[in-house]
Amino acid sequence: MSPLLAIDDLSVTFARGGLLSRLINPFPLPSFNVIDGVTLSLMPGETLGLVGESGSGKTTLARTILGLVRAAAGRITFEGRDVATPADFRAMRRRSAMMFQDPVASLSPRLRIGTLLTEPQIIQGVPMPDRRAAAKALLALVGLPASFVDRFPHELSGGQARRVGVARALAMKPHLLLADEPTAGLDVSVQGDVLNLIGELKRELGFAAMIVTHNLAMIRHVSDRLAIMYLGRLVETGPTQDVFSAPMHPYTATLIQSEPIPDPRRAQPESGRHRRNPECVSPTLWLRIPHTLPDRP
Ligand SMILES: Nc1ncnc2c1ncn2[C@@H]1O[C@H](COP(=O)(O)OP(=O)(O)OP(=O)(O)O)[C@@H](O)[C@H]1O
Repeated sequence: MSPLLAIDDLSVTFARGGLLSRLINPFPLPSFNVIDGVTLSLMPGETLGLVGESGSGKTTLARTILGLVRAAAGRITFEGRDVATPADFRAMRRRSAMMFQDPVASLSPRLRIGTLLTEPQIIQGVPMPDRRAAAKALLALVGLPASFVDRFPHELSGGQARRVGVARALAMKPHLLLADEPTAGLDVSVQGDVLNLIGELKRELGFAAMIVTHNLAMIRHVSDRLAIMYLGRLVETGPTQDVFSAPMHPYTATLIQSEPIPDPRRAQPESGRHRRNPECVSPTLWLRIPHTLPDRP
């Protein structure tokens, strides 16, 4: 079987400092590689967890796949076609969808949920009753009542907003879903609901998913394969259980050791003020990883 998505030696470079500082500074700071030679593939129907510290380049990689960020070097092919070709890029965009990190911020506040779910149909001139019916069907798909078509984004809870984010992403029946921190900021029980929903819909609709996250405890249970990023590089990929049981890279090993212990009887005591957010890896992790990394495997 050929991959749905193949990323080959991809690099992304950002300039340091804002536009103003670059305009007024006669000696601008050198640009830096946010993504550095990443090679990765995703098979149809597969779930890949993209994991790494904050700032390691996960979101940038997802945005680059969708053409929201320009690559400095490398090649991306989707369903066997190089997305550098405009027609193939448009085909990829029609078959890919992104769930953004902050679902409420990514939804236009002045539009009702029904309109937000059917924007592409509005552009295609689909009549209003059919659009409403399609929006209600999408809401049912993600377990929300039909009456939500008339709500505004600010009238949703965090979990409901995520569900609308899933519905919106699936409106175009994508072959690939890129989900950026789909559970960030949600209660643990709601996190489970959102992940189960994505899992069920994946089985039903057969799309592949790339889930960007810090949350190792969560991704362990939902991904087929893991890709670990560190400072813009992919340091390890492999089947999820293999990566957890026998990490090959010291950074991966350190990440796994820092995973929160889910059994409260085994949890280490923490003082109330500095209680760790289970959503994030430990901030002290940065201090424990070697600064000079061995070559990538
Ligand atoms: N538009 C931009 N211009 C300049 N630097 C940027 C830009 N976007 C991101 N960066 C920098 O690129 C690096 C990677 O950012 P990115 O958001 O991809 O990381 P991440 O791994 O997704 O982090 P997080 O988990 O916190 O979302 C960071 O150092 C960030 O400051």
